[in-house]
Amino acid sequence: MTVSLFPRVGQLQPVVRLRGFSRAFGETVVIDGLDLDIAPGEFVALLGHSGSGKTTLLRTLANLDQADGQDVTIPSARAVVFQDSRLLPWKRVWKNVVLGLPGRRARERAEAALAEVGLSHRVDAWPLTLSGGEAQRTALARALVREPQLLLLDEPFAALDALTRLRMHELVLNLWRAHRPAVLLVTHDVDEAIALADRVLVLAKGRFVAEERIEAERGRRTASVRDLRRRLLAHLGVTAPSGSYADAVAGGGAGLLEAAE
Ligand SMILES: Nc1ncnc2c1ncn2[C@@H]1O[C@H](COP(=O)(O)OP(=O)(O)OP(=O)(O)O)[C@@H](O)[C@H]1O
Repeated sequence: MTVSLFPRVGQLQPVVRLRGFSRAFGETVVIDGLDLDIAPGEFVALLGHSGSGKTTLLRTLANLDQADGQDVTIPSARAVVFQDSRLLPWKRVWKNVVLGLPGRRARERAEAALAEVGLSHRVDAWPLTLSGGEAQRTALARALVREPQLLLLDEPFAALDALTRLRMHELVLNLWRAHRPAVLLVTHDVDEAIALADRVLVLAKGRFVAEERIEAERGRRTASVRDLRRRLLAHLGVTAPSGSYADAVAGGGAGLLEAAE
C-alpha cells in the first residue's frame, strides 16, 4: 500500500524521505520497496510481527546499516535509543551522556539533559548501579543532548516492567512536546503505539500494510474503565493526569496487527 507522502500543500518538507527503499540479506528480501515520509515533529509508530523488518528499517534510518546508495534522506541530527541502554560501564553516567561530543561545557550539558529525565541525583553514578528504568532514562538523556531532529526508538521500553514503562511513556511524551523531534518508535505493543503516536504504520514482510493517522488528542479514551485504571495507578504512585498515556491505554488496543493479517 502507499502511505502518506509529501509534498502536501502548506506542509513542511519531510525530515525522513524514503523512495522505493529495499534491503536484502543474501536472497532474502527483508524490506521491499518502501516509500516513507516523516514530517518535522511527527511521532510515528511502527508495528509489526517479529521478523517483519522493523529493526532493519530503523537501522537504515540510524545509518547503522548500508542504504546501498538508494533514495534515502535523513537528517544528520539523529539519535537512537535501543531496548538496552548500551551504556559504557567504565564511564560515569554523565560521561556516557556526552560521549563523543565536543568537550566544551560537556558536564553542564549532561547535567541539563539528566535533569530533564529526572536523574539529577545520578549524574556521577556508575551505570551498573542504575535500575533498568534509570538506565533507559540515561539513554534518553544521551539522545536528547544531541538535539536530534529525528529520534529513533527501537523498543526502548520492552525490557521494563509495566509501571516503569508507563512512567517512561509519560517522560517520552513530555520530552517530545518540549523538543519536538520527529520520532520513529518501533514497538510490538498496539496500545503503546496508539497512545503515543500521531501515525501508526504496520509493516508485514517488509511492506506497509496499514497506516492509521490518529487525529484525536492523546488520552482520548472514554471507556469507564479509565477512571478505575487511573485510581489504581494513582495507588501505585503513577500520576496519570487527564490526557495522559494511562488514559489512552485504558481504552484497549484497536487490533491493528490482526487487521494487517
Ligand atoms: N544482518 C542480517 N543478516 C541476515 N539476515 C538478517 C540480518 N538482519 C536481519 N535479518 C533478517 O531480516 C528479517 C527482519 O529482521 P528485523 O530485525 O528487521 O525484524 P524485526 O521486525 O525488527 O523483528 P523483531 O521484532 O523480532 O526485532 C529477519 O528474518 C532477520 O532474520
